[in-house]
Amino acid sequence: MTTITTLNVQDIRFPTSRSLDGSDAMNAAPDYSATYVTLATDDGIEGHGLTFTIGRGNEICVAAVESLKPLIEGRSLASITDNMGQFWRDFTTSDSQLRWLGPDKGVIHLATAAIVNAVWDLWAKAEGKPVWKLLVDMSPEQLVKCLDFRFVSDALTPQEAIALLKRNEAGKAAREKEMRKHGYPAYTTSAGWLGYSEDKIRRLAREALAEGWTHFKQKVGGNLEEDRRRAQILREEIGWDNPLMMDANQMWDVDEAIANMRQLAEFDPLWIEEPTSPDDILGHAEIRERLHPIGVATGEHCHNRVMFKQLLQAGAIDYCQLDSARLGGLNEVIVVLLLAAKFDIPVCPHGGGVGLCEYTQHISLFDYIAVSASLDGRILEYVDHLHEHFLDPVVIRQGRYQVPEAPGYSIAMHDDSLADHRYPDGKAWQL
Ligand SMILES: C[C@H](O)[C@@H](O)[C@@H](O)[C@H](O)C(=O)O
Ligand SMILES: [Mg+2]
Repeated sequence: MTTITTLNVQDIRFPTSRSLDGSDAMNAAPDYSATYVTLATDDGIEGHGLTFTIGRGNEICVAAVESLKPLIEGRSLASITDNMGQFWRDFTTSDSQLRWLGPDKGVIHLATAAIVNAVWDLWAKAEGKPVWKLLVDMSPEQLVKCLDFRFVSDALTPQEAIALLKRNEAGKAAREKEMRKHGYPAYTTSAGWLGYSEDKIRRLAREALAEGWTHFKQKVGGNLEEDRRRAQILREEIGWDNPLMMDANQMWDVDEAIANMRQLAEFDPLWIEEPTSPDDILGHAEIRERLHPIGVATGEHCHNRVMFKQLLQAGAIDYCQLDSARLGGLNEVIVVLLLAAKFDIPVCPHGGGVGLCEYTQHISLFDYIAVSASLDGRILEYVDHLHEHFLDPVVIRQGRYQVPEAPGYSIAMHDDSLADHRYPDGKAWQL
């Protein structure tokens, strides 16, 4: 019987601000960072998980993980996996003093994600399967037992969730085969970071097009004239048949978002992402109504299933961009996938960070094979940074994610990468 003996957590930071990779109007100079968790067990398998931050403050996430340690050390894997839903409920509620720091949001929830995802990685490795396949092979009843429906049962009951999963059970094997053959469709954000020069944007867009990318995202929300110029450059390079998405990273008030997007509408954006505060559900609904047919996308800062429930109930979004490490780990991610399926809203997970693409490929594969059974409006984000640090990095061919086959959640990093980027003593930080 596998028992989790110790949890180790490391502060890992990559100096991406030096080249402005990942920059946007709100986050001018991010250092892509990970609060990186390793669960050691008595039989030698390790579980890995991370949560994503953008630099300073990663030490606060590390401290939160340290505080949560007693909830996981000494637990047998079987005691967790026998009832994953109960485990998640206990993990997020049994220490009410720590829960007070959230609840289900902020640093304590980010820390929860790192640990919970490490448990899933461990479970999948113990079963010898990639996480997506572990999920796909579960019966609807087994899957639903992994979930906590507290606070969302007015919108989705466990019985409804089982019915949703049963609806598409018959085609699972065929869709799994299709994914192995063709991969999952993706878009690239890598040409569009706000801190890049116009020449660099043009060159990267041209290169990405040649590599087979068909969907592109640009950052907006700085100077409107510059946004327009960059959109013009991108349209010149990618043409008008390839979709272009825009991401304002929360820069605008509601009316401002509408006014600015009317100015950018001539570039035919598929969606405007995070047009305003991520907490403003009714604001998103208003923007969506007034900007139609431009879609509204959000979710990378949506902190829990309750917020997603309300975004869906309020008809506030066209695209659900859940974040694999901001929600409290895979259990909560699956609840949101099911809610989105019920409201018939496509899920396009957020990938702009370190390790997020490695995670989200599992989520979207599971979504397609077992939950939504649809690729309509679904497109998975890809950013071209830092994959070389992972043991099983994502593989992209012709703008599509190839199916990961290695056991686990694809999130383990090389020892050298960890040593070099540990903050503040790693080589990357010795200037
Ligand atoms: C600071 C980050 O790179 C963000 O700009 C990024 O996550 C972005 O919002 C995205 O959608 O990928
Ligand atoms: Mg974004």
